[in-house]
Amino acid sequence: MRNSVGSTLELIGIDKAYMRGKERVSVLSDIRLHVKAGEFVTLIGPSGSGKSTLFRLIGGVERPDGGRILIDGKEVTGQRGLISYMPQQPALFPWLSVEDNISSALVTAGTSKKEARELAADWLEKIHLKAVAKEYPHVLSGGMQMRVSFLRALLMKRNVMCLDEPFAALDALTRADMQRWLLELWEADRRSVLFVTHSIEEALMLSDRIYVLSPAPATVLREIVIPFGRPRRADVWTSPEFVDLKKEVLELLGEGDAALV
Ligand SMILES: Nc1ncnc2c1ncn2[C@@H]1O[C@H](COP(=O)(O)OP(=O)(O)OP(=O)(O)O)[C@@H](O)[C@H]1O
Repeated sequence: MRNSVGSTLELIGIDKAYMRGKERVSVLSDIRLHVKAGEFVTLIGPSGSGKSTLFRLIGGVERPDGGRILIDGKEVTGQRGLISYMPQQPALFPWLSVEDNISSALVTAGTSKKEARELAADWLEKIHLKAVAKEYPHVLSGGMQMRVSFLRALLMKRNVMCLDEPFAALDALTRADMQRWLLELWEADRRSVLFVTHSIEEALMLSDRIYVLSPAPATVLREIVIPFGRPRRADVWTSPEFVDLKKEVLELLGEGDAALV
């Protein structure tokens, strides 16, 4: 058994609809999925299929119309503060320096201010951002902001992390660097992760399992177990299995023909 500080997350029969004018529009329909302790699970689905909605439900910001959310077997539907969440745009406090952004996350997680300052300095050194510790977030590049934002989510010390397309705004090279960096940090302490991306390659590179969602109202079309070992080799994308899995997901998303062009 590998070491893990993660919790299990289970979504059982989640339904959610919104009113659009007078019409009730179903966004999520009977979603059933789980993340085991220390597992990296990715949701992939068409734009507007309700992935961000699902995160708001898991975070307790909204309640589902039906179904239950369990963490470590205990019902937590509608409860806040149990997961750490990293949104699509880096969520940093613009009025705090980089080191204060990090130490405030630690203080929120219960660390004393003095210890938080020391730990923040250690972490910034580890992620090669010591040089910008005293700067304010707007001075940082997109990739740097993303690293600080991810570190904040990690240091919140929740056992489930929900990451909503964290690399979508980055260029391809920075994105590949960030994926490697994320895997290294994650493999060191195995928090349970639920990750959203539009990139099939990213999903295959990072995950233990993938859930492919249908267009809204979203439902799980298929669960795919990723056969590549850990630590994951940077060149897995060259293997025939990778190409086959990519084709399978493309076909499920209705883009299979486009992939053959
Ligand atoms: N508060 C709300 N009120 C009404 N409709 C909403 C609300 N929140 C989301 N929706 C609708 O629910 C659907 C799913 O939205 P959501 O943002 O969850 O999708 P998504 O899969 O995260 O999209 P993307 O991949 O483009 O980020 C959309 O049609 C959206 O308009």
